[in-house]
Amino acid sequence: MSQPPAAISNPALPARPRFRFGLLVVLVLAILLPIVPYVAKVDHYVLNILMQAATYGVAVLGMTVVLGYTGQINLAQGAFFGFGAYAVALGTVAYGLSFWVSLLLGIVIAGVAGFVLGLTTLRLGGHYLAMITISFQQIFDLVMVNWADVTRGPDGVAGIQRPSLFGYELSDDRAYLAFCAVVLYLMLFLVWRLPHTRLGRAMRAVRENEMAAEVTGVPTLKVKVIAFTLCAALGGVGGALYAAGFAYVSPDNFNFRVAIDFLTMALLGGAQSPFGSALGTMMLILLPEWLRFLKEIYLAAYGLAVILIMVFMPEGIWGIAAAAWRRAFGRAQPIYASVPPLVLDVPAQGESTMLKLSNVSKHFGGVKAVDGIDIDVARGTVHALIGPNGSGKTTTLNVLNGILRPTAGSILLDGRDISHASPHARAAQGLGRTFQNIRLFPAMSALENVMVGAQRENNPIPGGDAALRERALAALAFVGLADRAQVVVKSLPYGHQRMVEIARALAGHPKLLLLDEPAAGLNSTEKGELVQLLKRLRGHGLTIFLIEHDMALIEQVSDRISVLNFGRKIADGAPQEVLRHPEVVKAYLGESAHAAA
Ligand SMILES: Nc1ncnc2c1ncn2[C@@H]1O[C@H](COP(=O)(O)OP(=O)(O)OP(=O)(O)O)[C@@H](O)[C@H]1O
Repeated sequence: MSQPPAAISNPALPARPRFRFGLLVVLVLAILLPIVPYVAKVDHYVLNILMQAATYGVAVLGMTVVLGYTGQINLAQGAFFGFGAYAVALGTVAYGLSFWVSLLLGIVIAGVAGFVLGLTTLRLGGHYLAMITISFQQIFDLVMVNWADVTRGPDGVAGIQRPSLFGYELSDDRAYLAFCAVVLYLMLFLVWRLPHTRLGRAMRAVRENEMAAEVTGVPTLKVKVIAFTLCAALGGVGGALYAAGFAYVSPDNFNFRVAIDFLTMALLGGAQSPFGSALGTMMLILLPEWLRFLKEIYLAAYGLAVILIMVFMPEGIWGIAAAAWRRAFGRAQPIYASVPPLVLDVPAQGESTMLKLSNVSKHFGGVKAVDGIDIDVARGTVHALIGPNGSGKTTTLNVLNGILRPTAGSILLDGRDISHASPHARAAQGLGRTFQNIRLFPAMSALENVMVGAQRENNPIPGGDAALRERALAALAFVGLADRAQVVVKSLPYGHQRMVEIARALAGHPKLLLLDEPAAGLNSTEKGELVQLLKRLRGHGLTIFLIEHDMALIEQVSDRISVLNFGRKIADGAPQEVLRHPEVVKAYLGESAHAAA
């Protein structure tokens, strides 16, 4: 395949200077934290609090990955923290291993526990996932308390030694705090960069709309399991540092209350940013100290402060602050002066039938939504599927791309049987789709939305981010939206959102594009633009299978029409012939109108 030249030549002409002051402040504070204890007199108690904040901070970064980026709840982070802590505690004290070996073991054990828990439970979502992670946390607690032969039970493990690093003993509190801070910053940097990688974009797509992500080619279960594993491993790192920091651990340090603390810290600061998580951790550790002067009512005041912040700042403190900062000092949108043309790379050879549905049925109990239909979609044509409301069109599309399993029948795409493949595997075979009710990733930019489409498995473009970005821009330019690339998609007008959804599908080089009522909600100008777009796509040789109620549009763009009524195919053929077919007229206008005609 010939790749378009790299021609994005003018990535940014900011109208206002890029304001880097915020980053500078964060960096200065970060550097000061471990240095201050060396230059100012800081007592042991304060050092302990800072050490707790730094080690907890690493574990809370895990919550950013799983909750903030991927949108999955985890109420077992206390247990993963505990795995890391006990690995170091028992590894060094009971088994004589070095700190570094124990740390590695802790990360691996926590990561494997997270992987197994994730793999077995992440098919479930919402309340179920919350309940299972709570149960896991409780089981961990019970095991730590009762399996005393190994864990030393409620008495805990004492005498944990701090490590040395390149021959330098970290036994001094200030040195160990500096070490923890460096680890925290390193993890923070990695978590901060994650959203701009393939994996990070896939995670955010899962958070924004899991079904759309799967259909766009994101292996959603795999992405969620990876997120859970990373979260658990970060918990393990935090716990390992904590154990050596405080020289003593007991089950109380890793119980359900701690898991709730981690969750609250992430939510309070702003789970979608690692800086938010770090801020939330700091605040929740310091808040009780600051409120201690309130004596008896301090717990109530503390709870009230947390509730108020969470109710009135659902994006967390960092989320609010970052939004205000962007309004004041935000960067200008890049202007893309020259965007490469979209290469659709439609294979000219192959089966003459791009899509073959044979005897496909989908029954919901007694409702035969689709009942034994046969449809052949010829390569390079626009094939419309029409029918009255409730006739089974959307169900057919959902069966086609794997959202629903067929009750019977087979589906061949370009000669390959995809009847039992998952939606993301079908996307990887070249099945692109848009939805009747637009399903974008609302909090991501138009460009990022389309990049998720471009990064589907088997997409014949180079794997790097630059190529994905170029492909996405080309797809946006094809639908006339290159200048809106950086706009967060939820703030685009409805018509533009429809176009972004089509661009997202096009970026994945579809062999077959499924469009579910693409004209729904569009005004007449936008419908005209859609007709032109569909004609251009057909001109490129793309095969399109389309559901639509707008007959004028259907007549203008379709090469062939199949008609459904009550789940059965009642007509199939050229538009003029099918639209005058007596059965079709009867289905749309009713028996009496048909008789009158
Ligand atoms: N998940 C479901 N469970 C039970 N019945 C369903 C389900 N999904 C669809 N149906 C039924 O299947 C039939 C076909 O629905 P479908 O949405 O496929 O029709 P449609 O032709 O796309 O309609 P419209 O043009 O209004 O979108 C309807 O009777 C609908 O109520």
